Amino acid sequence: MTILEQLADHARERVAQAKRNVSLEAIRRQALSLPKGNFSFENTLRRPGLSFICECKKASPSKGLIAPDFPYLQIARDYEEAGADCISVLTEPKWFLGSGEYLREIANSVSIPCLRKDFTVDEYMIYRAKVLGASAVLLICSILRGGQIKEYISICDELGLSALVEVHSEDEVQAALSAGARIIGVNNRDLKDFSMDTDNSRRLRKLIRHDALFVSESGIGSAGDIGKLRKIDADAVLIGEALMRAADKKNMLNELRGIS
Ligand SMILES: O=P(O)(O)OC[C@@H](O)[C@@H](O)c1c[nH]c2ccccc12
Repeated sequence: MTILEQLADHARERVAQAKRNVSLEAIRRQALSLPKGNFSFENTLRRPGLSFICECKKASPSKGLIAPDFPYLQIARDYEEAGADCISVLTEPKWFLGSGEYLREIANSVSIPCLRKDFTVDEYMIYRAKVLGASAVLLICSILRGGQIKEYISICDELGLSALVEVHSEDEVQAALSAGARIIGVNNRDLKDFSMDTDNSRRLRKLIRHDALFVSESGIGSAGDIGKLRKIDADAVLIGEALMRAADKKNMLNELRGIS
């Protein structure tokens, strides 16, 4: 089994467990009773220029423990102060040491949109993201069928959440576009074997129509990387590890944004 399959299987177990405490009907009702979101994540990315989505990530299956000391609220506030456009919060507990509570607290303490970064395998996780205060959820194409991507995007639309649809190959770009994705994230890391190929963004960029937003994800850590992505007209970048390892996150983000 690839790590991606294990992550997806474990996400299904987590959902089954969560449903024993709060049923799908109850979480759906809770989510729908909240004020509808205003697609703030998507609207932010639509502004001219390159947007920066900065990630709060304590650990990952490819790198192990990245940040033994993980003052997530401070990190999120630093990102916001340094001009991040959005924040991505890992909520996967087993391999990424994330938590829904981190997302809830961060979303409550910053005014920029927050993305729930998890392995969405059930509509339950989308309603839960809304209840936790997220403005967006991640939908990873390789663990979903075409029909599911479409269905989950329409649940997001109903809640006013944005869907960041993640792809890694040509076929997945087609699947995302035919499901009606408005934000497509090209992951430079292959979640099946962790191999990195920053050229993936450049290759797949050509297939993504200009009415869909294009986000480049993973392995981005230098001004040179950012320069290349500006050249291919990326709408946003998603940066995790490089920022998590930086002692001075504000300074690093300023450098990457070209402000010093
Ligand atoms: O830490 P990096 O290499 O900057 O990558 C961030 C982000 O792209 C990565 O965490 C990620 C991209 N897609 C995912 C899907 C699930 C979990 C994590 C991810």
